[in-house]
Amino acid sequence: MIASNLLGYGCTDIVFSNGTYWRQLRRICTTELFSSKQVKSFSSIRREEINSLLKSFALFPDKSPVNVSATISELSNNIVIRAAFGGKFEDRGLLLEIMREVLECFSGFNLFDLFPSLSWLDVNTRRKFVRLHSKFDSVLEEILKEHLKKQQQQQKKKGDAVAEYDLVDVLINVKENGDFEEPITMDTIKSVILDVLFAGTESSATAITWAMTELIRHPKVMAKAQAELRQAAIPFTENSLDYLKLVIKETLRMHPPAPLLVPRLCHESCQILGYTIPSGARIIVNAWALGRNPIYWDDPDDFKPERFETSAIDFKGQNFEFLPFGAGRRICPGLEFSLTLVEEALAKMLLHFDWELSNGMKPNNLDMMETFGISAAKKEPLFLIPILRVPLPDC
Ligand code: HEM
Repeated sequence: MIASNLLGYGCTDIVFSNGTYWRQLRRICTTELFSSKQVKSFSSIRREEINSLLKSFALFPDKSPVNVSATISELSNNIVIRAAFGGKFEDRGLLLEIMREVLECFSGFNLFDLFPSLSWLDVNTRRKFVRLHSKFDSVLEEILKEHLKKQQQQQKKKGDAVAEYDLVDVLINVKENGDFEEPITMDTIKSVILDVLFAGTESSATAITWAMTELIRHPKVMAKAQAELRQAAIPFTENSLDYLKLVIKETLRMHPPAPLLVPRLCHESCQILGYTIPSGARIIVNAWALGRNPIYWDDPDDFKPERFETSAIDFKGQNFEFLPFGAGRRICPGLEFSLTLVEEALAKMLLHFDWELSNGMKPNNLDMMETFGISAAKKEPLFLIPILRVPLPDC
């Protein structure tokens, strides 16, 4: 795609690369960036950010509606940006603005992606992409320089490596010390960080917002989830989230944040439902449609978390009717990172607060439209009134 070529350092990121180079990046993802150990190391960032969000809800003037979509999006941005770049990041506002522009470029339909030989005709789009690329490249360049400086200073001071690693530190370390068939460059680090920012921020926020939307439309489900959490001992254990986990599964079935999987290439010509799919064709799997297909699901348009109570179907890529995180070698490497955030944020929002619609709005009148783009976020922002029920911990 033109956007991935011009904006994504010539497709050197994880999503758009392939072959040996992509395999190296995937290995780095599973063993370094999103390993269970690394995800655990971000737990204090997650806790701090979620607690400060809860505090802001509690301080909201009585009976005023909060823009849940916007605050959750900010929560997810803060966590991913802190995990990627460390605590202090002054250009956050500028980066978020550039990210919004880049996402728009990836979301639109570009005729020249279908007719690449004519792409030279599309001068305006190319000019816009090149300008945008140079804007975020200078932000990332600055971040890398600061990290390199910090690492050198720490090494001089302590004689060993940096104590607390953010994702940029991890990538610099891997680049310096790894043994690779294909070179990992500074541009690789920038493009991987772009993937983390784009794949990692909106997707988790979208899942949390859809879950809250479905819960407010289904008060009995909301009450059951809250009862489970309010009876549980704190800190939560695995069992205290049993019903919430079903709610999250059902949300991801009906509203997969990434409705279309990463494009695949057909290796061998084959027949599907009487159509010939030629070798070399680009295949796009529609995870949204699979999750709503009446062949696989009873009442597919109804929100019923209980359907998963007695079912072994899971989203780990083994059940092809339920692929919110994809499947196979391209399955989402951020699955554990995002699930821990989605579970913890929802659990605490439901434990501490009751939620009401504003202005006498009825649950059935909520707008359920999705945005048009690579992520299927809720189109209209969700406004809810938080009512504090269980006191917040001293954060
Ligand atoms: C609820 C949250 C998330 C959902 C629903 C989600 C979903 C997906 C899906 C469907 C894919 C394509 C998989 C395929 O084609 O088989 C994907 C790929 C990817 N995701 Fe996620 N994702 C989420 C969160 C994250 C997070 C938090 C990160 C990183 C911080 C992340 C990083 C990536 C990357 C790098 C890829 C590309 C993998 C590759 O091409 O090898 N995702 N994700």
